[in-house]
Amino acid sequence: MGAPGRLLHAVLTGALGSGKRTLASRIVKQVPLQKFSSGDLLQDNLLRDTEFGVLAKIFMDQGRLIPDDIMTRLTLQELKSSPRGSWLLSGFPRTLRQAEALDRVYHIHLAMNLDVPIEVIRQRLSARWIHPSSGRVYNLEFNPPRAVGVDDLTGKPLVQREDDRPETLAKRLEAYEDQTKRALDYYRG
Ligand SMILES: Nc1nc2c(ncn2[C@@H]2O[C@H](COP(=O)(O)OP(=O)(O)O)[C@@H](O)[C@H]2O)c(=O)[nH]1
Ligand SMILES: Nc1ncnc2c1ncn2[C@@H]1O[C@H](COP(=O)(O)OP(=O)(O)O)[C@@H](O)[C@H]1O
Repeated sequence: MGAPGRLLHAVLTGALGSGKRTLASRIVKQVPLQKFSSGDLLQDNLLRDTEFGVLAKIFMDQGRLIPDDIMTRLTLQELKSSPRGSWLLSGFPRTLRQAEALDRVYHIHLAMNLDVPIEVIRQRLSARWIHPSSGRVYNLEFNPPRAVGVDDLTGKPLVQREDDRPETLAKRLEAYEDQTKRALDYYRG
């Protein structure tokens, strides 16, 4: 859909906590792309208590991926509403089926993957704090908030995500090993 010189459709993959959202936020400060993050999209639905959010929470609390058909529908709906047309998508696709579904609708010009060792991920997630309503991400060591425990822009409290707890984390890492790597192989191909 469109020539690469005018439109850019890029995806950013990588394990949970590899830094997709942090990097995406930095890229869009310099490149005129609209940023979409599957995690932020879900978080927004959770906060607004939408039907989708209620359903998604069941899977997220167990450290499981949201079923492909639901996640794909939600993401494509968001992309369609993108006023710029050029976008950077992080956290989607996360499975081979999601990658194939995205490909049926859009030509992807660029796929980037963040390859971060598991031990580093564990360390990062234990220090990750977020501002739930905006999705802004902090880390106590790497990019701490200006004032302890509060968001830089709104001054509202930061929280740690429930699914960053070690028990849920182990399951999410399994899902990554099982499924997300296949999406990566798809783009390598
Ligand atoms: N040390 C370090 N921490 C990072 C880096 N990028 C992101 N982080 C931190 O790692 C955690 C996970 O990053 P996030 O962007 O939420 O990852 P995502 O789950 O892949 O979207 C957050 O606490 C970030 O602040 C990096 O390059 N170095
Ligand atoms: N593309 C996706 N497909 C299925 N589930 C997803 C997808 N993106 C996010 N999720 C769900 O949302 C949870 C949180 O995702 P996210 O906020 O991106 O955090 P992280 O990158 O730390 O896993 C995942 O554990 C999963 O349950």
